[in-house]
Amino acid sequence: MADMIQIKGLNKYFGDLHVLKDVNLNVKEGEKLVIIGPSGSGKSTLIRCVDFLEEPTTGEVVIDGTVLTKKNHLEMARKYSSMVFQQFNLYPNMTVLGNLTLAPIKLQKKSKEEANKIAMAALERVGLANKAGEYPQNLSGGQQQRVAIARALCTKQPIILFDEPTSALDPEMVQEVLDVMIELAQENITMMCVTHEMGFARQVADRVIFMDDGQILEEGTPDHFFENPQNPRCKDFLAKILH
Ligand SMILES: Nc1ncnc2c1ncn2[C@@H]1O[C@H](COP(=O)(O)OP(=O)(O)OP(=O)(O)O)[C@@H](O)[C@H]1O
Repeated sequence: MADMIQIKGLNKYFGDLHVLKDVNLNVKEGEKLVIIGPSGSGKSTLIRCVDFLEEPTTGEVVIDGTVLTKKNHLEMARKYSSMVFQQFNLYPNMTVLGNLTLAPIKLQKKSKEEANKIAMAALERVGLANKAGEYPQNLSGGQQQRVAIARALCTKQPIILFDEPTSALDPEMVQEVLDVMIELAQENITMMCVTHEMGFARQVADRVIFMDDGQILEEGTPDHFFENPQNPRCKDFLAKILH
């Protein structure tokens, strides 16, 4: 499989704060990559650089062979990647259907009828077809996040970036969102997922990476990663999070 995402010598500063330190990472087409690590280690910043929500200070991100730039990033994101955020980011004054059809109509110039069809198919997939006419605030957190995932599906980009998609949810709603993600992982979508859900990582990831202090310190298949981590900081982190 070809590389869908190449991250080359990526550095990111916020002012004097050096948040990503020469990160190099390739993600293959269809690969499911899970990123773990302590708070503040740069995980979100890394995936936000993949769709240029954050601009690299130095280094580059290459998507399907094209370097992301200030000039092309909106068009590239439209074509290649969508992000599922911790806080759902749904428009509160629009119905679920309105939220889902927005990008297909506005950005992809689909007809309303076609966009509705795509949106209903996506809602079907996340088990929420009966909520199309609801407003987001009438849904549970878990349902809202499933809508956000359906929104990502509507635009049919080959990459989905997940930034702690279950961290804002009540515990009883976490699994319903993970189940949707597990289902999605059966497909050839390239997934980069920042999460603290280790069971999900074990079940779904082709590869897990551990970040700390802006660097990738450990990576491997879930078996290698969880059974035999080498990096002391990774070992400590896993010991804390798994016990
Ligand atoms: N827009 C910003 N401006 C200034 N500093 C930022 C900005 N975004 C992130 N940071 C800082 O960069 C560092 C890395 O943040 P990032 O959100 O990437 O970490 P993270 O590993 O995803 O953490 P968490 O698990 O808590 O979300 C933190 O110190 C954070 O405060």
